[in-house]
Amino acid sequence: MDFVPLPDSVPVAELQTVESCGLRDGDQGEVVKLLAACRTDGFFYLDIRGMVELAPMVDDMYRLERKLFDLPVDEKMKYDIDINTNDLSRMKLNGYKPLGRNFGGIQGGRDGFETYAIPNNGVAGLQDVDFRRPAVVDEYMPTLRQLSGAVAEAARLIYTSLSRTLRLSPGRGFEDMHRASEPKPDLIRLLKYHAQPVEERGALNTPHTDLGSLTFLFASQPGLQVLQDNKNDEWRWVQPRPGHVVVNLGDGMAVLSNGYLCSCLHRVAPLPGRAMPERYSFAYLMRAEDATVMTGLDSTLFPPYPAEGRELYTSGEWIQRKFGMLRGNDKKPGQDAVLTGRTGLVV
Ligand SMILES: O=C(O)CCC(=O)C(=O)O
Ligand SMILES: [Fe+2]
Repeated sequence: MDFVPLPDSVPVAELQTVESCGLRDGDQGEVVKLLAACRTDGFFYLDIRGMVELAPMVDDMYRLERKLFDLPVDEKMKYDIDINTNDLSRMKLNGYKPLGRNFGGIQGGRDGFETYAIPNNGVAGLQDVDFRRPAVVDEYMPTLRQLSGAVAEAARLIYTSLSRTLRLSPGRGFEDMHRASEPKPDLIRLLKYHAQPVEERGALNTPHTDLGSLTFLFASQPGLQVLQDNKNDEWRWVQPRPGHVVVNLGDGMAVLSNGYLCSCLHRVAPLPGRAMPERYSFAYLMRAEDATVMTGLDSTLFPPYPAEGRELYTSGEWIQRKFGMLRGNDKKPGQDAVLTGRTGLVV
């Protein structure tokens, strides 16, 4: 898919660009930029040219998305993600979510996108998971494995660089709870946003922070906006850039650093004065291994853990909690904080 640039008239998010080859080579400039981006913006571009040839893989992923979302709804509903929602212990994290099932900013307070989430444990053969899927997914398995491998490599560079700069204890760094060889609840999320007429202006993907550790987002079309706490509370647009992946920190990284690193609110919305076109994107959501206790790691730079009134969760429990709230039909007090990582923000 061709890259569609933002129009000149919209406010653009000024995000740092971190070079993956620089991180690999221990280039101090890149190491410092990465830490700054993770402390202030929670979003950055990762330039991965020189590590992987992105374009053919990305094009294949878009082909998979089109073929999958073009299937009849009845066929897609066979993989319904919410089949077991009434039983938390059996709740599925992967599968198909039809249009309008989540909270969102369009009519009736619903979302404007379909998703199909693929478990990386199934793709990478790490764990025997319930991974029933339409045949088209198998056709693209080599591409999915390539994506999984490229993201694992890029993530390792980010985690080890941060662990070293933050002087985390050996064996207790971010990379030690996100091992590529171990099962973890990572997802490859395919997204299709539906077109909206120009009169309908709502956010198709509601403001949220991601629940995991790192998200690697691939989108050639505009639509993504970020709300950076340090930049005047204004929604700014993220410019799609070839050869670059948009990486954002989820609440997991904020929790594992007692708030030293930050996640950032984002959403997907139509450009000012324009109709929302059909939009495809995909994301690799990386999460901590299930047994990880979600509290700050050992660094003298991190603020102390604010223990009062807080329960300790493992990564597995915490993911189910946030996911369950996104799905609920009745918003309950305190829920916004779980969705957005912020208190007092009404979405
Ligand atoms: O489609 C996008 O650009 C954003 C998707 C997103 O925020 C998510 O999947 O968590
Ligand atoms: Fe997100």
